[in-house]
Parts: sequence; C-alpha cells; structure tokens
Amino acid sequence: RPFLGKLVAKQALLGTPGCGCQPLTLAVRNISFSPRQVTSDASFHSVSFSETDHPKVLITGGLGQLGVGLAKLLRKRFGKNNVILSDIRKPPSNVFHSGPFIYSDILDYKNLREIVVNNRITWLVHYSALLSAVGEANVALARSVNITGLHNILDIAAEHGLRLFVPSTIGAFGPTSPRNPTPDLCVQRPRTIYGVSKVHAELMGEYYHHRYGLDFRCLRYPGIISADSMPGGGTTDYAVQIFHDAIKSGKFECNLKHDTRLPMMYIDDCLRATLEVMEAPTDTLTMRTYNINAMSFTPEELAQELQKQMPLEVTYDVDHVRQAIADSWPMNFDDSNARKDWGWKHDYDLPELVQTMLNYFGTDTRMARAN
Ligand SMILES: NC(=O)C1=CN([C@@H]2O[C@H](COP(=O)(O)OP(=O)(O)OC[C@H]3O[C@@H](n4cnc5c(N)ncnc54)[C@H](O)[C@@H]3O)[C@@H](O)[C@H]2O)C=CC1
Ligand SMILES: CC(=O)[C@H](N)C(=O)O
Repeated sequence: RPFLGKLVAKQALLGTPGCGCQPLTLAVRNISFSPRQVTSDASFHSVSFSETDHPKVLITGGLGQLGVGLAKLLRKRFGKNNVILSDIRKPPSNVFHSGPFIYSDILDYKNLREIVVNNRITWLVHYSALLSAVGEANVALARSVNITGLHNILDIAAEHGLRLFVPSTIGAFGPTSPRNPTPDLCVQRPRTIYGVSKVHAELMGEYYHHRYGLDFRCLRYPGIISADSMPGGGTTDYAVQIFHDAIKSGKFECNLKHDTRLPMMYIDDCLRATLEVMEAPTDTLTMRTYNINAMSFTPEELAQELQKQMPLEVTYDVDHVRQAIADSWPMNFDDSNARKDWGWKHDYDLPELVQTMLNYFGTDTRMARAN
C-alpha cells in the first residue's frame, strides 16, 4: 500500500535537534497525511499473525462494564496469556489473578507503543471512554480521553499493523437522525460530547482504513445490560440498576420517563458480536461500522417484565440531562447489514434477559422477597 512512512520519518528527523522522541513525534504529527513515528519496516497488513496462530489481544479501558467479560470470552478462545487487560484503575484481586493485567493510560502514547511492541500485540480492542452522562459532566476530560486517546490508538494500530476494534454507540446519532428505526447510514448530529467523539472515531477509523489500510472494525452497541459488572455513567444505566434495586429493596426510582424507548442488549450478545466481527473474513465486511441490535424497550415495559417474577414498585424522578440525551437517541436500531454481511443474530430478547439476570442474582433472594 502506498505509505510514506520512510520519507515522513526522515523528514521528521531532519527537523529534529538531537534525537529526543518528543520533537520527532511532534514533527511527524505536523505532517497531516501520516500517523506519527512511522518506521521504515512498519507493515500495514490487516493481520500480522499467521492464520493458524492465535491473535495477541490488548484491551484498553478493560475494568469497565464490558472489558472483564470480553477478556474472559477471548481467553476461552485464544488462551489465557494471549489476552491482556489494561486500565488506569487498580484491578480487583479476582481480575488480577484471572490473567495478564497491565497499567495503560491511553493518553500516554509511548507507554502504549511499548506495550504493543513488548507483547507482540496483533488485535487491539479499545474500550477506554467516558460515557454519555459522565461526559456531559466533564467535557474537557471526555474530549481528551475519547478524542485524543483515540488518536493515539489509531496511530499505534496503523503503525504496527493491528486489527483494531473500537465500539461506537446508539449515542452516535442525534435528534435529526431517523429514530425508529435508525439505519447504518443517515444524518449523525449528536448533541453530547460522547456522541460527537464516537462519530469522530467512526470517521477516523474508516479514513485510516481507506487511507492506510488499517483493519478497523466498529460496532454501534445499544445500551448493554450485565449482572456481574456495573455501568460507568451512561444514559441507559437505569436498565441495570433496576435489577439491583428490585432485589435489594423491591423498589426502584427511575431517572428516565416511563415511556422512553431505547435499544438494549444483554452483555453476552454484545461480547459475542464483538468476537464475531473481529473474526469475520475481510471480504464479508461491506462496511467498517455496523449497527447491532437485540431488543428495544421502555422503563415501564422492563418493569412489567420484572413484575411477572417478583414484587416491584417503580417511581419516576426524571434527570433532565439524561432524559434530553435519551430523547435524541434511536428508539429502534436497524442492524440488517450486520445480519446480512457477517451473520449477526442475537440470542436474548426481553423475557430471556430478565430471566437470565434474575437467575444470576439467585432464586433464593427472589423467593425470599416474594414471601
Ligand atoms: N456499556 C454500554 O452500554 C456501552 C458501551 N459502549 C462502549 O464500549 C466501551 C466500553 O464501555 P464500558 O465498559 O461500559 O465503559 P466504562 O465506563 O464502564 O469503562 C471505561 C473504562 O475506561 C477507563 N479509562 C478512562 N480513562 C482512561 C485512560 N486515560 N486510559 C485508559 N483507560 C481509561 C476507565 O477507568 C474505565 O474502566 C466504551 O468505549 C463505550 O463507549 C458503547 C455503547 C454501549
Ligand atoms: C448507550 C451507551 O453508549 C452508554 N450505555 C450510555 O448510555 O452512555
């Protein structure tokens, strides 16, 4: 592929007094058509391991709602030591002892590169982000982590020939997008820093794919519901919290209106979709960013499904920031391209989701409350 790495690196060095990394990095960054710090033998193949080998995976932001579950799934498939979890937080001891964990701040480009090189990483799953509600509460940090951090990830992935997965979200759409259903390709004018940063990620990833041959893969996730991990500050968090509060007290105060319809998915479907799209043969992918969908419900419908199993009293105290976000997001997601191209199929609809969540928390707790 036409890549001007050698030339760029040389130009950067010529303009560099001495041999420090910082001036080199800055000089390369000023050349707009190339990722920084390009070496002459950098390869830009979509997969840099032989087809019979397992990939060597790095997951960034791995201690959030989704990362630990993904590591578990990938380790089952590729072997414990072939999947490295990373984050800037201290891992709980069960996570620390379940497989390789490493500190990695995605804002530290040199540290990221060192991890990728020293561990011969071939797949990068980039989960670090600030979600929609916390992003609105700290726009500067969200911009830095979600946008500057992504730039580091893209450059590292392009320079080292990695296959890169970056999740996007229903939050990448806005009030002027068609909401019911929302197709893959339509107007995207989100009104949150989270949404803006995710549209940026989609477009930058696709640009690097077309410009440099980066093997970029992206799924737009719905709100994800999990039993053994808590959400990190999003608009769809209520759909996890309701289970915890129902089991603890039989009462739940919802911060969205009763009729707010949003696309949702059980975590097992989300993680399986991620593995499937990462393993999909390149020629099946007609796009690089796909919607994926499973179900769509309102707080009232979720509560009614739970009430079939246990007593639950629901009240509403609307959080206006979250409500405004939810009102601008898709109500239903059209994922027909994912189903057609690489065979996406969800397993969990609303009744299975509720049953599985309750099973996780234990029948005993439920029966005790009912009596
Ligand atoms: N959970 C959901 O419902 C959905 C998640 N997604 C996306 O999936 C990805 C993972 O989501 P979650 O696990 O729910 O997020 P989360 O908010 O639970 O976890 C994000 C992690 O990123 C880490 N992080 C923050 N700053 C960092 C930095 N400078 N360097 C390295 N790590 C840093 C945090 O410590 C945290 O553990 C995110 O990109 C999110 O946008 C997309 C749609 C839905
Ligand atoms: C749907 C998402 O991206 C996330 N759960 C959020 O609500 O911010």
